[in-house]
Amino acid sequence: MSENELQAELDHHEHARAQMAVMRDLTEGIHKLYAGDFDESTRNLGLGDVRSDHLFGWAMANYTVPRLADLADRDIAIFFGRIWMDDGEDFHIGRRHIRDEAGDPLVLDWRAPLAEQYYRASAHDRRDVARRRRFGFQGARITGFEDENLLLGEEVASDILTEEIERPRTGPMRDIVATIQPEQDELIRREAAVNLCVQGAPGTGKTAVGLHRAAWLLYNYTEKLDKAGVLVVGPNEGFLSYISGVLPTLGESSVWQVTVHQLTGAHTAGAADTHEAALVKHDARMALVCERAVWGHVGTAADGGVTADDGLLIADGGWRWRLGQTYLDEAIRNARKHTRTYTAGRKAVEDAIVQGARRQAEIRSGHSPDNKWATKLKRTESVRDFMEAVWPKLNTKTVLKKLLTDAAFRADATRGILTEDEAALLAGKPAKPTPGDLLIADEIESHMKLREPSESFGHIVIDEAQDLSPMQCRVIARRSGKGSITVLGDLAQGTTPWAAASWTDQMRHLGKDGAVDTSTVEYTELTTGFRVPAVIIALANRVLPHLDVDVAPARSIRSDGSYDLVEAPDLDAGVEQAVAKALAEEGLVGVIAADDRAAGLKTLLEGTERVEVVAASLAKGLEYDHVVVVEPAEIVTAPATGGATIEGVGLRHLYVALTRAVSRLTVVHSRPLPREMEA
Ligand SMILES: Nc1ncnc2c1ncn2[C@@H]1O[C@H](COP(=O)(O)OP(=O)(O)OP(=O)(O)O)[C@@H](O)[C@H]1O
Repeated sequence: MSENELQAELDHHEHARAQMAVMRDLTEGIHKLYAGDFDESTRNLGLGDVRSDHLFGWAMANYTVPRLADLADRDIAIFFGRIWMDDGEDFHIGRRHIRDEAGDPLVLDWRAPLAEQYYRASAHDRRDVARRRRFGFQGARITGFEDENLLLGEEVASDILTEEIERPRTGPMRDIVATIQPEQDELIRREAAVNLCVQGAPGTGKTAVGLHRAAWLLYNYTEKLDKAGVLVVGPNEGFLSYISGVLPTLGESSVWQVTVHQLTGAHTAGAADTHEAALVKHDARMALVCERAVWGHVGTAADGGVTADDGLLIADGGWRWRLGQTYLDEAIRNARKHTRTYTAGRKAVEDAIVQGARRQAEIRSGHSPDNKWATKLKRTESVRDFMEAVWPKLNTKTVLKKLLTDAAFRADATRGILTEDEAALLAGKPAKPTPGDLLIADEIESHMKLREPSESFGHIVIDEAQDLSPMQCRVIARRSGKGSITVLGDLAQGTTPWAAASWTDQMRHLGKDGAVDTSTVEYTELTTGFRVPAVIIALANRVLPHLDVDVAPARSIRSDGSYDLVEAPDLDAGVEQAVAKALAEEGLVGVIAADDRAAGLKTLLEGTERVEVVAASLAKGLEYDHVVVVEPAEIVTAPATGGATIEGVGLRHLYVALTRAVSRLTVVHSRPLPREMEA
């Protein structure tokens, strides 16, 4: 790396930064002119010819506000790579597209098709790339670069990649855009229609891949996804806040990030489920129960008091119309067959009744009655009574209430699907629904009426998907309009009572009722670990064979790192010592303990900067430079918060805890270590 070359790159970086400022000023100008006075609450755009069109102002606000955020001058280098093509052209690759005054690109957006070559080219498969340059940087400052001359067959082990991976974690998750690896890039850039299911050992970059895929899709399928939106579903709010900064730095601030609880409103539930009740409410069979609870209300013409002799008599002023039993049964059958929701089916039967009466009226009077007549006809007593008997008016609340409080109704809805004991566990108070009740309500609602298009998404990224129950999978699948999904997880880290044992089963639940076309699923396994150093992953991998899952162990690309096993008769003192030692180094320290003990340790370590205490059941997805795992034997046997334990779950919590460390791990114990940790 010559000084001159580096200086030229620094100059280019400055130039690009200055041009970004010009682009920002231009956008700000547009914003002020057209959208500046746009007030979301009053829809008042102020005066002036162009501004008087509030839709235009709204569109400009939609365009300029995210673009301004995107062009903000952050403490991040503007480009991180460069490629020289065989035809002599060369491109800098960065986070944003930046052009000069003539409109020529100074920096290509990493999501642009050409940037694929930067990530994928190798000495074996050059993809027209002659040379690749990777830049090292500190914040917004370029510090150096390394070159690979692919024409000469060079492939260098990148120190810059190593540095980036080993960089201390100081806060929330960062993007990996500068160092995306080829196998990750292939997943990130799969076309929008593909449903992906990625199994990956801890730290193999699943979350990173999912978030970068969301950003890539939004950039490349703007028209489709800007409107339909992208949803990211994560396991808990702590995890969401940990990942919340990644998409904005990638230029996307519009992605909705939620937990599955937030989708159903379960995070505000008024009561809790017992472990046994939760098991039933999350079970796939509940979908059948809900279906029957709704559609079981549909009867036959005979239920509406109609006989073959009498038919349904409808008084219409001086006239009387008569609809036969066969006609009505046919109408009910057709509505059941051709409509997707209960509400639409009810309307179809009503319409058929009107249609039948209208035909008779036309024959008698020679002209067709109008819509007012039709509305009146639906309100006649005989039609109302008939409808109430064969297709009563319902809403989600009433069905849920019956299921929770009406033992006879519950027995009918669950017969042959649940055992009597299981059915009894559904009994509850509708005024204080539990999280499980809200899952059921969501399922019932899907039978009642179609979702608003604004409630479904063009793409959904689901992280830690192994932990979702069949009923939760269905909740998420229902939010997928005609879009696709990216499913990420690790069967070995499944810790809920309903954790998936196989991805094909889980994808079946996520493909409920054809909402997601699971025949197009591509299954992949990631095994290269970027988080946990090899020595630490080797320790965690001792536990893996005891977890009763068929997954490949991670192999780390990191040769740094270390771990200590510290026996401490006084655990609290042992933890304090381990934390003090850990704080001598840079970065964040995570103390992970069985849920009950974590509460006490929080008090013990309160106010200690750079230290977070995490319950073992909530550690999933997080990472710390130094992790202190406290009393593994206790993590293995302790009940998790909420009492939702399953056989062997403690060992999985231990596996999760042991795989959170980026550099160093200290295991503090007073009891013997679990035998599963032995070599
Ligand atoms: N290509 C990469 N370059 C640099 N860092 C990377 C790369 N891929 C992943 N990482 C980093 O490795 C760490 C682990 O990644 P991530 O959290 O996405 O893994 P995961 O598979 O979701 O892990 P877990 O199963 O434990 O939740 C993160 O800090 C991430 O930024």
